[in-house]
Amino acid sequence: MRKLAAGNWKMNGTEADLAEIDALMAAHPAPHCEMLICPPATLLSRMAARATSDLMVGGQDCHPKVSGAHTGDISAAMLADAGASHVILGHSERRADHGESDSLVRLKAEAVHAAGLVAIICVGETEAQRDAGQTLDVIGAQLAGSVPDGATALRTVIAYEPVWAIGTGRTPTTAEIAEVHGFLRARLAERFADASGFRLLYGGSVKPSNAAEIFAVPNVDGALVGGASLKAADFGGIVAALSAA
Ligand SMILES: O=C(CO)COP(=O)(O)O
Repeated sequence: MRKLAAGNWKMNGTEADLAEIDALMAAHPAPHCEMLICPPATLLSRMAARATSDLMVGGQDCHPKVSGAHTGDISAAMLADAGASHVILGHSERRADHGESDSLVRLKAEAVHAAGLVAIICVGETEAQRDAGQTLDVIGAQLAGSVPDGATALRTVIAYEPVWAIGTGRTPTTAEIAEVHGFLRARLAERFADASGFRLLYGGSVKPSNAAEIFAVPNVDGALVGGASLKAADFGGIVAALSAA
């Protein structure tokens, strides 16, 4: 399985920031991993014009319906039309800011699959849940509720993003990441014959300085990177670590 370095630009980036993509591609013309950047929707088609077999472009969310009277929303079919191959779903910021439930995330994932795209479904516990010893229960419930029955390894990526590690500079220990990723693999195996082929990404304060250590953890097939995906030098360092893993 080729590993995946995915960047989530969140609500960051304008035309000028496309220079970072040009710098990234110049520095890493033939990486041994796949690269994906999920910019804000306003940059999607401009970034898709730079896509290659090594650099893919994705959306950060979509509406579960194909089209209709949903002001401000974007469908998976529209993201595909703009050049996206992937869509991030159920990010903890969407779950918190927009009250997204597991069942809504599941509907969105079905829409992404129907549009022929790959769904990157995010799960992760809060700090209070980890402190209460509920991490695996929370993640198991999110996985069961958010991943549709029709999911396949080709069309579905799972991202483990502990909420308390996002944008904080804090990360779980490698043993804690290994425990969750092993659990995710085992739970997927209970439902999907091709569970071993699902890519499992770790996300939350991944940087060039900690990437190699995280990528050495069993069942970590890449990263979902926020802040460090905005600068070519930082994301390039993570791509280099993943290429060497
Ligand atoms: O939320 C994330 C990616 O989706 C992680 O964000 P940071 O890499 O900035 O911690």
